[in-house]
Amino acid sequence: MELHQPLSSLIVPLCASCRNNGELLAGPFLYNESFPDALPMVSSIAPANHTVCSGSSTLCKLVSWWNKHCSNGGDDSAILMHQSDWLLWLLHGEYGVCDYNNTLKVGYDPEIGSYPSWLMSQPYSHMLPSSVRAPGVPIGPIREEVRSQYGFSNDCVVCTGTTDSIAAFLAAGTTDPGKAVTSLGSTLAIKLVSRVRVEDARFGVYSHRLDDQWLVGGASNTGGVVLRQLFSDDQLVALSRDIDPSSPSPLDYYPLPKKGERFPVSDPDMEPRLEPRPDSDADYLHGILESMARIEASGYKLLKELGATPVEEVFTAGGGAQNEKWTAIRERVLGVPVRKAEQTEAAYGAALLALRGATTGS
Ligand SMILES: Nc1ncnc2c1ncn2[C@@H]1O[C@H](COP(=O)(O)OP(=O)(O)O)[C@@H](O)[C@H]1O
Ligand SMILES: O=C(CO)[C@H](O)[C@H](O)COP(=O)(O)O
Repeated sequence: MELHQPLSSLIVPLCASCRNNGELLAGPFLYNESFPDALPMVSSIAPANHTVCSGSSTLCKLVSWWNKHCSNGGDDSAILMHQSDWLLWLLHGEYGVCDYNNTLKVGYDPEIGSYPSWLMSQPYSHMLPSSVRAPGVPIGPIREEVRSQYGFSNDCVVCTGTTDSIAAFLAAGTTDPGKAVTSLGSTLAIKLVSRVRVEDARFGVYSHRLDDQWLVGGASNTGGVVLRQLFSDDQLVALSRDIDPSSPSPLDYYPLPKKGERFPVSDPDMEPRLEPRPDSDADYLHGILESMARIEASGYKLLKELGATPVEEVFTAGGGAQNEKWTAIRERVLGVPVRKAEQTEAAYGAALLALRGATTGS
């Protein structure tokens, strides 16, 4: 399979359905694609407000595909792969292996360590990854043909991965309850270390497990992809110089790249609001950055209202972390210290996971 469009991030939930020869049956389906046609069926089997009860959940993507292609007698050899499952499968060659972060949105329960019975009784349950492991544990040796083609060492092992915003969280290197990481990449994803697990699909809020911690949060469709539609990266740097972050912008937008929001409002029909546009581009950018900061602040406020440990400090990852003016705006709007993480790339966090898997073997 080739992907002809650049992936905005590492977390494109790729519901790639493969036969034994790895043939792609459908998709890929992207992280922000919504399949409301599957929502009534999914909501009828899952507990109220479960993470899968959102049109953009992996389970809705799977059910939508299943209804269209397999409802009159399924394809027993079809399986679901997340993006990282597929990439890792190319390296190790074993079907059905995944981690408990990627499987959260298809319904896996990381607290009890299994799929719930309401999911396993469905006709498509054979498509779910069958071996769900912790992130960063060894899966097995790299396939010999790949090893020799790229010159990896004989003892190279492939380890389970995670989602991209968790990888960004790991890169930031923070672990205490109340500490959070906002990833300002193509989208705006927040992850807060919480003593309490919180989940509410009405607002796109869910909790990922990381060892014995909960990473509570959600992902908004606002973020850098909207900025890229309007400004080049060089313009962002130049215009930001003219912004006074201590003075609140009166402009009130809801910056989205297209229709649809996931968090802190879950509404597949929400329209972007990017007008009125002032004459000054710097004022426009100021209004957009400030509006994104308000979305971020309402996200953290919502997590607290739902019972998560209140946020005390925010580290920033992703391309937006470079923007000091935006950091200052966010600090004013969030009301807690905000700073750039020492390592802002999700790939760094993924490498830490691999290191852990390779060195500890667990
Ligand atoms: N100076 C800047 N200020 C704000 N945002 C920026 C700046 N430079 C780049 N960006 C944004 O960062 C985003 C890229 O960040 P990145 O973490 O690479 O995203 P992703 O991996 O999710 O695609 C772009 O969408 C771009 O708009
Ligand atoms: O919007 C995204 C893609 O860039 C997020 O990274 C993604 O949806 C967040 O998912 P998760 O919290 O499960 O890592």
